[in-house]
Amino acid sequence: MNSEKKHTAATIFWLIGTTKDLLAPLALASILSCLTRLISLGIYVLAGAGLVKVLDLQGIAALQSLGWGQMAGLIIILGLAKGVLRYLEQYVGHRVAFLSLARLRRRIYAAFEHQAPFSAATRNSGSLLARATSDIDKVEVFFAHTLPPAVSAVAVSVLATWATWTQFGEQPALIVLGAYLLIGVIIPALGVRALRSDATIIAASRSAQNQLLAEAMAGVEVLHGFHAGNKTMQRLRDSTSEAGTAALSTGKITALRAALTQMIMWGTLLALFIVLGTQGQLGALVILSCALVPSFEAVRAVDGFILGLQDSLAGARRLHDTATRKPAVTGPARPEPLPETGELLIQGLGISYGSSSVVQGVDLALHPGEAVALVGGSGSGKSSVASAMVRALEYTGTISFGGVDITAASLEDLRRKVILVSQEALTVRGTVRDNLLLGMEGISDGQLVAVLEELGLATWLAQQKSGLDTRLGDRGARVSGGQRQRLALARALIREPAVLILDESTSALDAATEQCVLEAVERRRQQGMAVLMISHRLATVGQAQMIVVLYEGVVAERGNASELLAQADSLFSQMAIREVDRILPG
Ligand SMILES: Nc1ncnc2c1ncn2[C@@H]1O[C@H](COP(=O)(O)OP(=O)(O)OP(=O)(O)O)[C@@H](O)[C@H]1O
Repeated sequence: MNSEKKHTAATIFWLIGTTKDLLAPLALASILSCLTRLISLGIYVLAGAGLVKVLDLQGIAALQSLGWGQMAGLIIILGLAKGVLRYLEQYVGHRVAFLSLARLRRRIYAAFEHQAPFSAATRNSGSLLARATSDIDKVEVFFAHTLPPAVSAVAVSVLATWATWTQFGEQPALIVLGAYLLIGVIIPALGVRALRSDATIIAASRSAQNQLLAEAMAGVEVLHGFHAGNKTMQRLRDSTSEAGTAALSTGKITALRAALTQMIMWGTLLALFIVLGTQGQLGALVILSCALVPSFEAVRAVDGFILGLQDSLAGARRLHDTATRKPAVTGPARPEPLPETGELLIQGLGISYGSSSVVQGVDLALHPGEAVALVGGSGSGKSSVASAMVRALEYTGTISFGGVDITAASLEDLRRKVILVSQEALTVRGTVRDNLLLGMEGISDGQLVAVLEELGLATWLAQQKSGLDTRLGDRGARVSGGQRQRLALARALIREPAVLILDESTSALDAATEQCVLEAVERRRQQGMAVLMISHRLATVGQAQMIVVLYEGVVAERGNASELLAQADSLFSQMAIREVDRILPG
């Protein structure tokens, strides 16, 4: 088996495994589909027998003995039964499909949750989600339109061949069997490889289009500002034209298959006419011709779903890859509880992205009620250290909290006690309250308002007619960058963490507002919260009891502000001089 086939087989087993308890209803849908098709066949055969009776030909003895009333009655009963069974088949089939899709969605979103923490590597997870959502919808074909039609195609063709053999002899049966094999097996196999590759191209280009559109929507101001709209549209057009070429190739193959199917259907009738007509079995010819219409219909469905299946499998393969990819960071099977408070100790911390090592041998201690600042040039590794402290990335060395290695604790426990507030200040679609609580319970509106007031948002909140019920809009579009940062900080403060990491999380604030925010943080520090401040602005970190200066991923200096400023050639002094120079040039 080549690797592509192995991949497809693994995907199918995974799909079935994900939804294994739905296999019983899926089997029921298949049985119902079979029965519906067989009843159709029965109705057409009865209609054919009626025609034979009118034309006074020799047909099937058992049917010819039926009176007109009996025939009409049987057709009505079968018609009603078909209606009921078809309803049930559709109901069960789609129920299975939608339940499977709901389950798949949960699996995929859970996989994203583990694989997309707040690390820089996965900032594009929004468009990943859009892609996964459309892939999941495509998988519906696999459940609703694959197994039941395939089973009924086999059942109908076997039964019709057997009935032809027993009623009309070997030659017509072989002709009918040949037609079923051609229509149900040979034609659907034509061009499958090309169809699969077209489906992969189309799926990939749809996902690229989704991604492009999601990026363009998120950064529409930037694109307009840099007059990059045309370039983006061109990329979109290129991707569309690639998908168009693949769709055209799919169309050609589909058209060829449809033409061949028609030729075989009419050729079969002609062959039967020659065989049965020359034998004078015109009655048999009429009945067989009537029966072949619905049976061909059942077998032709194989061609239809094979086309949909290629597309569906291309989406499913990507979902399988996503769901089975190893999460960047996992919690232990038997987590050890972290104490409510304690020293956060980093020893010999090393961080690499791929083969590039960006942090080496960093030691840092953060005691309860202490504020430590981490400073350094852009790219010196500050955010990477912060990410390691909440296990958003893999690292070497050890980080412990209250004497417990954080890798021994559950991610949930760690991230409840150590909270990272980053510059990006994520907001979700919803109200101010939704954004602050993010599912947290037991916090009153009064507490929320008090924190917002502390962070200088009292006036803004008073201006909002709906107060805490004010909606923030998509990506917090209705609030400023500084307000968004303060909402993100409020979200952290109401959780009363033991350690708060502020990674440039006041960067969008003016000096007065930043001071107000830092005072709120300082009040909590005095009550025992440890604070790690990461900032380029030295004024922000000047109050810290300890300043750690990172240079190219290693600790270059440590001490308090006055100690570091006392050394004229320290990196910190140079940073301070540059900051003053910016204010007082020359
Ligand atoms: N996801 C990533 N993949 C690859 N390299 C990364 C990734 N994130 C960061 N880096 C690299 O790691 C180094 C340290 O980045 P980091 O964001 O930790 O620095 P920083 O000191 O916080 O920078 P800044 O002050 O600009 O935010 C940089 O060289 C950066 O390019």
